[in-house]
Amino acid sequence: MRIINAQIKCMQAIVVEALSKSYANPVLKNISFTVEAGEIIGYIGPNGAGKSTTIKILTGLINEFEGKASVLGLDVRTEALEVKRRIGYIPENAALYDTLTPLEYLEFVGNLYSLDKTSLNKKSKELLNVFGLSNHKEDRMTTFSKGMRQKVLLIAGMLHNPSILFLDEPLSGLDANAVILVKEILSQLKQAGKTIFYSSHIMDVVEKISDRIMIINKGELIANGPFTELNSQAHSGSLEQLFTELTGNKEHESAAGQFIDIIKQ
Ligand SMILES: Nc1ncnc2c1ncn2[C@@H]1O[C@H](COP(=O)(O)OP(=O)(O)OP(=O)(O)O)[C@@H](O)[C@H]1O
Repeated sequence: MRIINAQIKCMQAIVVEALSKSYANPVLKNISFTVEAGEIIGYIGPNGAGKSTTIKILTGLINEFEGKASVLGLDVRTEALEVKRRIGYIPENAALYDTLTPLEYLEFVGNLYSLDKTSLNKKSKELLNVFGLSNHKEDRMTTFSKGMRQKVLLIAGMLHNPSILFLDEPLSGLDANAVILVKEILSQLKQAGKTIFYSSHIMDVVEKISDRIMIINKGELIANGPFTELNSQAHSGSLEQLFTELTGNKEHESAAGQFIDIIKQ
């Protein structure tokens, strides 16, 4: 019985039960879902829907909330440090220590994960090379473009080869080649059995890489299923159309017209 329970625990990489979070107003309203080990989840929703808040709770960065959440069988409220050790988190536009060089920053991050110093330096150089940053590995990051910083964040989040990855708009500022590279990395990580929880507004990428889509709107989970399943229920065509249909913003043309009329005043 114990073994069976342990196996069930291992199969479920993320378990969220009746999760609620409020600031001045409710942000997450009684959300429940599970993610199996090895799944890629596309977590999408309008601006302000509660995506980053969910990810911050699951990565142990926010510990005041109602309900329960566990990652890799660890309670994110009481075992946050262990959660942080086991996961990879790639935030959008995080504050990098940009007076450091990428090599120094990756050394700092690698040390937090207690990676071996000699292999860490080699690994960092090789990873920077894959992202085309070899010539900048010893430049101060104060001079870096948005995309260059995002590449360093991507490397830092995966440096310790975590079994589960949380990505919050990871393609922010990346050029088309880097986007294709990241998509390919995510597909190959999935083949290697990693679990990926991916939040983005770039619908075609979410549609292509996700095993399952979860849509959050005004703090509520309003859809949860494989894209083909959700799509056949809604008869929408693309994920972008499905998203628009379910999140209720159908009047883009008149809103654009209204915007232009106002700026003309
Ligand atoms: N620290 C905070 N204090 C007060 N309100 C907050 C805080 N963090 C988030 N919120 C509010 O919670 C709501 C959800 O924010 P969140 O960042 O989770 O949205 P999101 O879905 O990630 O949006 P986006 O797509 O714009 O990144 C927003 O109304 C936001 O203003």
